[in-house]
Amino acid sequence: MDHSADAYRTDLMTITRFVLNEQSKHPESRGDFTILLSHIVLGCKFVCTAVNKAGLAKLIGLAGETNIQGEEQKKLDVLSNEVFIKALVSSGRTCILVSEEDEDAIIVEPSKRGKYCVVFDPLDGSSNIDCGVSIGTIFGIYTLADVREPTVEDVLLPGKKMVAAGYCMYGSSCTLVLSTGAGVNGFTLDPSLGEFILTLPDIKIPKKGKIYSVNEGNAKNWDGPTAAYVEKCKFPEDGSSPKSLRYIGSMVADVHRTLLYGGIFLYPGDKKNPNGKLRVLYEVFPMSFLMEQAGGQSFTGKERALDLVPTKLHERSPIFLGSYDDVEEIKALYAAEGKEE
Ligand SMILES: O=P(O)(O)OC[C@H]1O[C@](O)(COP(=O)(O)O)[C@@H](O)[C@@H]1O
Ligand SMILES: [Mg+2]
Ligand SMILES: [Mg+2]
Repeated sequence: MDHSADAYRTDLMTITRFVLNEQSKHPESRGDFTILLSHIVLGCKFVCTAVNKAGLAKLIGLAGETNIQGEEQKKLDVLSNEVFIKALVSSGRTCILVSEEDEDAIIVEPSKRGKYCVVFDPLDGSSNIDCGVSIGTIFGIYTLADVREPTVEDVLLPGKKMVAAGYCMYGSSCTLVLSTGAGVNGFTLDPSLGEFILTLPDIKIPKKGKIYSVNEGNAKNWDGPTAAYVEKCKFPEDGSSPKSLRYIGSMVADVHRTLLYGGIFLYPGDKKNPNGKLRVLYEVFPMSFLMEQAGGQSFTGKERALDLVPTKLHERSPIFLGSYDDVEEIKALYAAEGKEE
């Protein structure tokens, strides 16, 4: 048995200590962000416990309703949404919330209002719940300091304006990955302490990877550049080894693997769904923010994903994100197609 200090992680850098350290670098800060984050962390712990108990506590299956996007809501979707809304409102630091599960933005009542806008996907990868595969929560945070009466229009901001983004993956362990705009750090929940401990400091995505991740079942509807890229992954023209295919179908899990091992995650637009599937505000932007902060790239097929300005709350966009060099390749294919037209 390993009794070294490292094995016991005696440094015990909890996520709270970590964010307090960051806060101390900004003497003008009043700790609002730290408080907001502690409420998000609480929400993640709560959902993690619910996910772990899902089969036992009859939390799997459908809740009997469909959300605004016509998708059947799972019981855990509904529960997670309630948990995060309560956690965020009770922090007293939010003014407006956008959830995948709610058609309209939630405007926080004035007495509980703060300056942050939080956009979130309370439970990502819901189709994987019933078979116990990794799922997660995704969130992004904007500051709306000068907005007195927030409206939906105030949230339609490009991803590059986010001040923080992250996700929590409910997998074989519970891992929270966070960026406040100064790199990316990962924290693992120690269930015996009930604390997220820094286990993945300063994550940097490999410059090039050996894995591509896409739902190939949609291939018959792909456009030229996506089809050409995936063909190159399988049959490289330069004699290098083909890439491996990994696809879980939970964005959080597929992006987490991409961040740690390198490679590319694609959810392209296609003939059936020209804007793809993934939602700009609470899926595409937070993951793109993290990718860029880790040294990777994120591209919509037309532009840098974080430059996109959404025109509605639940807008979708094609997305290609991951290792810098891999995304560079797909950007070149789309640029070449643009010149041909
Ligand atoms: O089943 P598909 O079409 O490959 O889509 C998978 C994608 O859909 C999602 O499950 C959508 O997220 P939700 O479960 O939050 O709706 C992503 O997590 C994942 O990347
Ligand atoms: Mg999702
Ligand atoms: Mg979801």
